[in-house]
Amino acid sequence: MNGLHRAYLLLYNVILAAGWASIGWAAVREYNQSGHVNHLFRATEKSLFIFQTAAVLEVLNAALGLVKSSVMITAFQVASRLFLIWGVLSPVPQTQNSLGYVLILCAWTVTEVIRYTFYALNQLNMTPYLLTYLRYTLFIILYPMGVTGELICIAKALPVVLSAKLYSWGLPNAWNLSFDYYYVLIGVIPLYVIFFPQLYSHMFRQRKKILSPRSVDKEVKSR
Ligand SMILES: CCCCCCCCCCCCC[C@@H](O)CC(=O)SCCNC(=O)CCNC(=O)[C@H](O)C(C)(C)COP(=O)(O)OP(=O)(O)OC[C@H]1O[C@@H](n2cnc3c(N)ncnc32)[C@H](O)[C@@H]1OP(=O)(O)O
Repeated sequence: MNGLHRAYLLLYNVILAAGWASIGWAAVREYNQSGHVNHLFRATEKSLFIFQTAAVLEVLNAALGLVKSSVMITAFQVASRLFLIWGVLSPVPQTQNSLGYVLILCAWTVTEVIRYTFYALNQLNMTPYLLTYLRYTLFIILYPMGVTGELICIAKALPVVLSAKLYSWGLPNAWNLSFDYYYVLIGVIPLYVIFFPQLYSHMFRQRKKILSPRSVDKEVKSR
């Protein structure tokens, strides 16, 4: 890894870690002030949309070989989140104050603050064991929590999309083509059933690899 490459990744990780921390901070502050979760979306939407959208770079980083992450796994992870924010939360206000959003906000924010801080400190060879442990342990709860939140938001959006015919057009029209966004949303649900177990088991394999006593020994000896 050359200097420029290292500096770019460090900057990317520091900005993303700070961005996600600011989302978490805005959520906690809003909850402390109002005592309920009804305005969490309003308090966090701008930064959430900016920093989650910036994760497109993650797919590019993997595709260009700047990081060793799997392109496929990263692409599914990022695509599902982008679809959620731009295709569900943004156009369907009824999803924004749902339990689904609270679950998403908690799961994504905790995961990303830890993950980007881990990457940044790892580049500086300064990762405390506790951070590595959290990165490869919290996902056990946070992943199902995030997926549940995402599916709740999609389920909440379905009747609204159907009745408002959101992003949908029927025949007759000049192109002789019909499109129903409702069925796109329905079609995404089985994708979760197919891909989530693969992403989840990937993280368990990573956990075994990184937290196994042999890897920890090697890490300690290399210092
Ligand atoms: C219309 C389209 C709809 C599509 C719908 C499809 C549905 C599919 C279902 C998907 C469900 C996903 C739901 C999800 O959104 C819910 C949640 O996320 S909830 C929150 C909990 N989530 C998590 O905990 C998972 C987070 N993901 C990860 O942690 C993974 O890292 C992942 C991003 C998936 C990539 O994993 P991978 O194992 O491939 O990579 P590593 O992170 O281990 O990294 C490999 C090596 O590269 C180095 N690296 C990576 N990135 C960086 C970086 N930014 N800076 C520096 N270095 C980096 C990393 O250190 C590793 O290096 P080494 O091997 O040397 O240790």
